Amino acid sequence: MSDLRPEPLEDDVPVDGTQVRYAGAAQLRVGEDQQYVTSDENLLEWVDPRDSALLLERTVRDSWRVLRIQSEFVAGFDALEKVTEAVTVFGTARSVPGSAEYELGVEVGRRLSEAGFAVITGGGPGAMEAANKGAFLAGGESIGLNIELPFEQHMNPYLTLGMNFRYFFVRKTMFVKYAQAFVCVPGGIGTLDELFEALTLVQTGKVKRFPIVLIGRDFWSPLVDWMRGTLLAGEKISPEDLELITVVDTPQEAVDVVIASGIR
Ligand SMILES: CC(C)=CCNc1ncnc2c1ncn2[C@@H]1O[C@H](COP(=O)(O)O)[C@@H](O)[C@H]1O
Repeated sequence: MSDLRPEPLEDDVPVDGTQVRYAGAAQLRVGEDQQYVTSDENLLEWVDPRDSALLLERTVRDSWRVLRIQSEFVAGFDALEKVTEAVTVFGTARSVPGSAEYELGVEVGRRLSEAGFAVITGGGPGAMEAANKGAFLAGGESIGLNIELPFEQHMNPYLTLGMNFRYFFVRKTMFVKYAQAFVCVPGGIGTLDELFEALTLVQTGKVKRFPIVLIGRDFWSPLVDWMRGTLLAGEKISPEDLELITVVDTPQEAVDVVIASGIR
């Protein structure tokens, strides 16, 4: 547990096997034996349309769900509208404090902050916490956009602004809308998802002048080589698509690429 983590509120302390869950802005208690179903899971669950009772229930529930989704967009837009120049940092949720990977994240956050960028992350542990920590300790704006997950998940403590989202797609909109660049440190499926979403948005011209920088040649080069050797060679992408990504080795190089891209 981090030295900066605030003392848990009384409500955060599990009582009699219950724990506090955060569902968007709401808090609720669930017992250890109760399975927690996230809003994303509810939304995406398939319902057999041949079962008319279930279909009716789903239609009604989905209608109300739209309002909740809408409110999540409103809350996000309201909270983030004053964010100035920002870079979103993605990376593994699994690196532990003290590891080289974690320290890389801290350095990324610090350098971006010193260059005048707000740092936005997924608000969780690992590389997200690291990047927030770097920005926070450098005195910069440090934003965490956390997501409701089926297991207990706290926002990391190094945030000047933290939000909880129920829906992945709402949160991802915020990552792109309020940042001018993406920086990725090594990560897993979540990081790759965010990277390829950004690439798709830039490739299709939905966002313009949006540098995407990957830090760690050893980690990322095999992926880029595969994209060149298989995707490009197989005519699944164009040569200029590969130019959307820049691979570097150090946090400072990443900051330099972002600045040199002319987004300011
Ligand atoms: C210990 C653990 C697995 C916690 C997961 N807790 C998380 N909290 C917030 N965002 C997350 C979490 N897991 C994945 N993500 C999203 O996916 C990316 C990391 O996923 P991964 O570890 O590379 O695949 C992050 O940039 C973040 O936006």
